[in-house]
Amino acid sequence: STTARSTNEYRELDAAHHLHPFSDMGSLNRQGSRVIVKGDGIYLWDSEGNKITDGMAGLWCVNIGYGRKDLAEVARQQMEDLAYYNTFFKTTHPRVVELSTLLAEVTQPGYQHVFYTNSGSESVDTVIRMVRQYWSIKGKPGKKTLISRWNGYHGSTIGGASLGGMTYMHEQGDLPIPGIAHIGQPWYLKEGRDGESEADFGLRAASWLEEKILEIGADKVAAFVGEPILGAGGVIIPPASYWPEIERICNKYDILLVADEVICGFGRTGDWFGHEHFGFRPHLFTIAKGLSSGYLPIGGVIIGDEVARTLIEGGDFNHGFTYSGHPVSAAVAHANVRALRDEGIVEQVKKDTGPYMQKRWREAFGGFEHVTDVRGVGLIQAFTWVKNKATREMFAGSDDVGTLCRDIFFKHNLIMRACGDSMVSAPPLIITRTEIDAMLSTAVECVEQTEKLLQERGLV
Ligand SMILES: Cc1ncc(COP(=O)(O)O)c(CNc2cccc(C(=O)O)c2)c1O
Repeated sequence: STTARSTNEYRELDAAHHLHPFSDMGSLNRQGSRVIVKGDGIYLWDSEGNKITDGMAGLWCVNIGYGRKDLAEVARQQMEDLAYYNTFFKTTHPRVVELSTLLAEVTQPGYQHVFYTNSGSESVDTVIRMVRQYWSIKGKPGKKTLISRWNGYHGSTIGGASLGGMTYMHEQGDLPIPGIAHIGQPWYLKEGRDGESEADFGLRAASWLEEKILEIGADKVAAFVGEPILGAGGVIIPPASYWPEIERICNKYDILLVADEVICGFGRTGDWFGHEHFGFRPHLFTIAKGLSSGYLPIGGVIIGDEVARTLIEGGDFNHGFTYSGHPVSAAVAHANVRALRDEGIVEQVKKDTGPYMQKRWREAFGGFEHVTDVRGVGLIQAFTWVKNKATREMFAGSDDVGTLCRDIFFKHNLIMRACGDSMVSAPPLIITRTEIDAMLSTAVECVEQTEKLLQERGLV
């Protein structure tokens, strides 16, 4: 490997040559980026030798944890045998066949087919084209519009960013593209009415879909797309009544139900997929992140039998990517998914470490004066900073309390994400009870410091 440079050298060259995603490069270049050099288990090391607890599994993706030499070995071997070949022109290769077969085993019955991409965004774009192709084969080419939620995140391609409900992304690039509509998010803290039960709110939030369908015209609506739990929007967990009602509405108006499982997939909620946790059956769903635990880029769309049959009988589907089903990515994803299953990692999240994390998370943050909506399931959890717990009065966005808190975490070598004023965590699924205890004791210290800072700055 190339000889290591000093941290400052890395920082200078990074500032000179590298534009980071979702970053204000001016300010980043002034403060300098943190150089991450190694990972093992749930830990990262930076170029200064600091050991960091990764409470975010990278970007919600390193489900199996860092440092798996077996995955590296699988990649090396496949690179030597067949570093690349495509699946376009009537060819396939053993790795993509093995992975597709394994995915048919770990998904619920009735999901036998997968289409491959390189990322979650490409999977979402694939869904947009796939559902429109489906309805055109069905003789209803007018069913083109896809509905999703404000504050949902579905990637950063033109399609994914349009389907996502992040208005600050729409403003940059004149989005959304035509044929996309949004409804409110099922977040009780922000949308619930005083005195309204969670169950009633879930049904009311789902009814926004029916209203939107009637406004647009069911004969023009192709699909509804949603994350079982809104991830980058701040870990928004809908009431139990929400998804079954969404499913009922989609079936009533003959609209495809699509789950975006890029974050919730591969054990994050304790079930293999988020739709299993919430008890609904999407017609098709997107995967990425935990599919390979981030070791190599790969994504896909898992297709339910009825949609698959229609597409297969429908002739050419003119869509795909050079690296769709890339042999090395497929080999690593196969080894990763097999390990998640055969090492009982998903099962352990469901039975042991998930319930333990949720119990300890609520104990840790339930008593703070300015922390509310302490929530989570499996190994995805969050809480939200509020000015007043009783009235649910939020801070002004400009107070940027989330960033304040995240920076205190980072100073304590603990990575958690700030999504607005929600602090979110999604550690590798292999985290142990002992590691959960250690992570939470540091986090409590940081939250205490943040509350003190809020007082000192007169924000509370
Ligand atoms: C639900 C969902 N769908 C699609 C994507 C897009 O995947 P790709 O990035 O692989 O194209 C995502 C990705 N989610 C994501 C990506 C980058 C940052 C953050 C964050 O929370 O800061 C979240 C996602 O969370």
